[in-house]
Parts: sequence; C-alpha cells; structure tokens
Amino acid sequence: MGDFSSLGLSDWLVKQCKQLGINKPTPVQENCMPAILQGRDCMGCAKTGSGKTAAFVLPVLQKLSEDPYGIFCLVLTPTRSLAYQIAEQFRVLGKPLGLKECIIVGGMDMVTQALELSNQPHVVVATPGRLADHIRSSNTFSMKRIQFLILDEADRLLEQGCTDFTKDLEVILEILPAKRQTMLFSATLTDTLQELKSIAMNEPFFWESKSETRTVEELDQRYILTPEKVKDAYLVHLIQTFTDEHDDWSIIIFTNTCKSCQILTMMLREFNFPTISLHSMMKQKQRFANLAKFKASVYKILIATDVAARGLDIPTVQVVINHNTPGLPKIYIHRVGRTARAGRNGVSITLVTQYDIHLIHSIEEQIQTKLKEYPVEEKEVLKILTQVNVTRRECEIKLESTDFDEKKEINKRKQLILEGKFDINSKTRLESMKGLHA
Ligand SMILES: Nc1ncnc2c1ncn2[C@@H]1O[C@H](COP(=O)(O)OP(=O)(O)OP(=O)(O)O)[C@@H](O)[C@H]1O
Repeated sequence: MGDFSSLGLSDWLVKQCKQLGINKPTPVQENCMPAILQGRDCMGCAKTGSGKTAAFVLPVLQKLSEDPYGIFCLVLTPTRSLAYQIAEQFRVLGKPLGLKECIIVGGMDMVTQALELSNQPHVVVATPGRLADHIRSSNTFSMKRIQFLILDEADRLLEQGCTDFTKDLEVILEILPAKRQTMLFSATLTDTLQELKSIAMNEPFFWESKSETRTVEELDQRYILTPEKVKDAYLVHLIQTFTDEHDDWSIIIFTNTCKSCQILTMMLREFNFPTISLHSMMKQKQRFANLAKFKASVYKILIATDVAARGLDIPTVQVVINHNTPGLPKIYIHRVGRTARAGRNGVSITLVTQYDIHLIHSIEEQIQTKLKEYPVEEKEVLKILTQVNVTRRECEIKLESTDFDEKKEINKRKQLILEGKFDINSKTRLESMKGLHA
C-alpha cells in the first residue's frame, strides 16, 4: 500500500493528515484519489467507516491549494448532521489553507446563510432542499465556476424516499457548469448505478471494494427473536447488561418512527439510563445539541430514526441495536455501519419478531453474511416484562397528553406546502397527507 505522497498529495496535506492519525490510505482512498487528481469523474463504493469522506476531501484540498478561489467545490448530502460532519473534515484538513467553508442546511437562518454564500466560500456543504431554496430566492452568489460537485450518500440523494431530493437536485444541477468534476460516494451505490452515471457525465472512474460481504468483518452481527410485546423488555435487559459490563460504552438504538423514538427515550429515562434522542420532528438546534452531548459521552444512549442511519462517524459507538428490523437491506447496512468503523470492533443486535423473519433473510442475502443469535437469559427478561410494559404505557399516556401528534400533523402540512402539494381548497387534503412518512 502506498502513502499519501505517492498518491499525489503535497507535503502540507500529508502532514495535516498525520496530525489526525490518517497515516496510510485506506483502499477507497488509494484507488479513487489518483483518478480524481487526474481530473476524472469518480464513483466510489466502499463499506461503512472506510474513509470515503477523506477520499474526496483530500483531492479537493490539493486542487484548491493549486488554484484557490470561491466557490470551488459543492458537496451535497442527505442529512443536516452529515453536512456539519463533512464541513468539519474540510475545515480541519484545510486549516493551513485558511479554508473558508459554509454549511447550507434547513432549520438554520436563511439570511445568515445567504450572506455566507455571497462571501464566496471555497467549499459549500449543503442539503439539497435548502440550497435549492437559496437558488430560487436569491442571485447574490454564483456556482458557475465550480470545479467539483460531490454527492455523498449519492444513492440516497437519488432515491424517492420519505424526502424526495430529485426536484431540488434538478434546480441545483441547472446552475452548475457542465465542465466540472463529479464524484459520487456511498456504501450502497450499486442499485442506482445507471442514474448516478448520468450525473457523472464523463465516463467516470468506478471503484468498488472487492469483497463477498457488504458489512465489515469487525462487526459482530446478531439477532434476537422476540414477540412484539416482549421487545422492550429485551431492550431494557440488553442495556442493563451493557451498563453492568462496560464502563466506556455508547449505544445507538434505531427505531422506525419519531413517536417510537420519543416513547423509547422517555421509557429508558424512567429506568435511569442516560438517554437522548434524534429525529426529524426535533428543532435543528436541539438535534445538534443532542448529537453533541452524545458525541461527548454526556449521554451514552442515542435513540434515533433513520435520519441518523447514514454517515455519522462517532468512534465510541460499540453497539447498534435495531429496535425494529429495517425493511430494506440497504438501511440495515447503513444503520449497523455506525459501529465497527475504521478497523474498530462493534456489535449490532437486531430485534426480530415473527413477522420480520423474511426481512432478515433478504438482509442476509444482500450482505452475504448469516446473523447469529444473541444469547439472552430469557427468564431474566421475563422478570422485568410487566414493569417495562407498564412503564411504556405510562410514557405513551404522558406523550398523548402533549401536542406531539398535533405537531406532527403541522410538520407534515408544512412539508406539503413547501412541496406545493397542499391544496387548501381540496376536500381530500388529509388523504393526500396519507403515505407521508413520519
Ligand atoms: N487513512 C485513514 N487511516 C485511519 N483513519 C482514517 C483514514 N481515513 C479516514 N479515517 C477515519 O475513519 C473514520 C471513518 O471515515 P468516514 O466517516 O469517511 O467513513 P465512510 O466511509 O464515509 O463511512 P459511511 O459509509 O458510514 O459514511 C473517520 O473517523 C476518519 O477520520
């Protein structure tokens, strides 16, 4: 394996990497960086936690140092927290350059952002929705000279999930120069390959890590088969065991809805577990504050929806628990990839009900690995079953007395208005809301 100098990076950048413990290139970096530095478009598909971010940040900084101007590079990413994380890598690695970067995400002040954009930062890291809003509403900045466009978690940006980015992407692509370098990265690129190739126009260099499995070897992947009604008791038991056995541990628990996230957080707090949540119904500032507290280990347990499934890099996370079995193998891959990153060990435990067994089979088929059963003393779980279920019910009642559901409806409506789908005169507007995800 070569070093960063032999891949074409200048001494100042190699030194900067060393200071961050980035000494030897990972395979995705070793393979993609030379092609990027040669000026080719690039698509990189490598496992979670394998250093894809530096694989695009380093060549951009190298090229920027040779010809610095703003706006030089645009990075698009599906979630706000990921935008902050990527901007941080640019900021830290690009410090000797005096790099100016700017983060354009929803939930933050538009006017401040517009001002920052008009100051011609070298790098803009954005979520598509908010950047498209700026493009529609102002002409105080230009992206006509952009040399690099990067789509991180590229497959998510193109798929039509609960947040559909495709319209916003069209708005953004329209103002970018045709002559640019485009880079697309994800741990799960392959099923959107053709659409992605059309965005990277110039016969892109494509690199995929060659491996039978799609998850990392350092990850111990487990499941627990449980009836729905016993699930929470298993969860409490698992956390109690981890608390008893480890001093220095962090756990991310994934669940499928904002409401479930909220209830589980309330419930685990009743059991005195240091728990905090992250979901899309929280205000942006609250989300950042919670994530910061979790990263600093003030809270050891983060309960999150799939808004946290992709990209988040928190080295202390040793355990990922799937409170629900993900419906798509791709979501499973990203969720469990929040642990066992950059060569560390980690364990994932998926709670599986009898109705989810087919989902586990398709996950196993995709990742080419069999999940192993996680051994649990069932009688210990049954001892706490009643107490857990009563506590949960109390939390549900408490939540019902707040305006949580009402806020959810208002949020949905706001989203429909923004998307131009909410017709105030339509009798069927409530119906049109159906099908929107939490
Ligand atoms: N060459 C390297 N040597 C050691 N550590 C590295 C190297 N490159 C990156 N890292 C570290 O590895 C961790 C994971 O990197 P990164 O977040 O880029 O992963 P990723 O491939 O984008 O994962 P995901 O698919 O989950 O987004 C980061 O903490 C990063 O600083």
